[in-house]
Amino acid sequence: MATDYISTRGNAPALGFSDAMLAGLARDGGLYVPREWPHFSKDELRAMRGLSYTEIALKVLSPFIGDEIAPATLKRIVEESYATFRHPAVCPLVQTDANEFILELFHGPTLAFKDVAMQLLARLMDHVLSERGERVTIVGATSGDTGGAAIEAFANKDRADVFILFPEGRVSPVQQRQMTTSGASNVHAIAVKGTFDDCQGLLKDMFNDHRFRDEVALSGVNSINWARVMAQIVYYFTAAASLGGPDRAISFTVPTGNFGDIFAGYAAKRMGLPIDRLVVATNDNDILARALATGEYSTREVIATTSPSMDIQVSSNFERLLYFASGGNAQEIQGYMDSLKQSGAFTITPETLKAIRADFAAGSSNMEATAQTIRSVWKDSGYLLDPHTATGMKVSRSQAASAVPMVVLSTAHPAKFPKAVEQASGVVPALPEWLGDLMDREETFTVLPSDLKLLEDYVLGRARAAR
Ligand SMILES: Cc1ncc(COP(=O)(O)O)c(C=O)c1O
Ligand SMILES: N[C@@H](CCOP(=O)(O)O)C(=O)O
Repeated sequence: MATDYISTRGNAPALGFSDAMLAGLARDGGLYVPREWPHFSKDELRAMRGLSYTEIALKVLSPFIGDEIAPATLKRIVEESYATFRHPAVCPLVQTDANEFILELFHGPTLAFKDVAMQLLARLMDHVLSERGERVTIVGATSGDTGGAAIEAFANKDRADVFILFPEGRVSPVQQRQMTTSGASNVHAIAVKGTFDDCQGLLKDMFNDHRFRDEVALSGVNSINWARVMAQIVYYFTAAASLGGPDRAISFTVPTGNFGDIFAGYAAKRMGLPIDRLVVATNDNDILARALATGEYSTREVIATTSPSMDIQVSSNFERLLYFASGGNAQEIQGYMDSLKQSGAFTITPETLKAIRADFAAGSSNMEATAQTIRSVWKDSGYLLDPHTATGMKVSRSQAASAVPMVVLSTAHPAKFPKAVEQASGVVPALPEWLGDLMDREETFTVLPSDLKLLEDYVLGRARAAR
């Protein structure tokens, strides 16, 4: 029997996989999490060695989905999703030092790790919606990469209208074009006058406005959606299988913003993967590193950096970690979230903090250190890092020495951030041939203030017109 999904705030109905996927945010404002973690024995993990990415994906995903999607259908969906990747290994590992590896997650259509989950999510949603004869309105918030990946995956799908909120002037020109040039009639890119936190706050407010939510059949593609996190768990298993797991522990450093990617690593650990350290790497927006050091989760003004996708203060999936670290105490989580809404801060209890520190370490890298890392890795290894991956690399290399292999997640291709990469290394990273004309394509987008009512009216008008 597959698990069902419960809300971190304990006040929403438990749902099966398909309903949780279509719901996005739980109706009590919480995030869906599996009630039970599937578990893989050492023998089952050993049997993953030598398997392809899609074969491991099927093993990892199936227990979360259960019998809601027929095995042959799931196999087809997984194979089609990863056939869009330009590398035969899908997410290959590259060795950069004796005990250091880079997990390249950027070989998908939009050159960021978001494609790994989004390609799958779009196909899973399309399948479930077709079976039910339903249609949804997807609203997404992005600091740059989720938006492009969602638009690429959902463009021209006839069961979804897609509205992507991005912070005006705070994404790279390549990221912006990936969102504004699709030409698809079911896609709407909206530049919001504000930060990513404003965009994500507006999105959550839309979910919490139940009248609006029901009227447009609102659904989400951010890592609010459990299925996004689920898909990201897979590459922790493929990396471990390549490096001799489970007979060798492995550590991971993850450039972190909304905490979805590293939470997927935590999930993999809960599922039996021997992970030694999970290292949270933040940029100048170092709220998570501060929270782990002090127990005070306290928001500050968002700083615009050279790794814009991580310019986040309100880190959505941290709520999922708090839930598990507190032993599933929904009341404690509701208290944290109330305090965050009222004062922009909360204090983690000593017990919960202790549980978090048992699995996680953290560090941050400022813009200068990140540029220096791009420069030195290029000079020493001839490997060109994007600024997000460089943030991870800098933090990883600042950790105490260990005999355990360290895998740094490479979350984006350097060509998405050419200015920062060129300034740091002197090298201009070229876009791949299939995106060669991106910067010449015609843009279509709307600029709106950070105002819930105006946004809801905009979405409602267009969603109605599409029906
Ligand atoms: C390139 C890149 N790196 C890292 C991150 C941080 O990932 P997460 O939000 O899952 O922590 C993001 C955005 O999410 C991103 O786009
Ligand atoms: N960095 C992200 C922010 C949203 O993250 P998500 O994983 O919750 O979708 C982005 O690039 O948009």
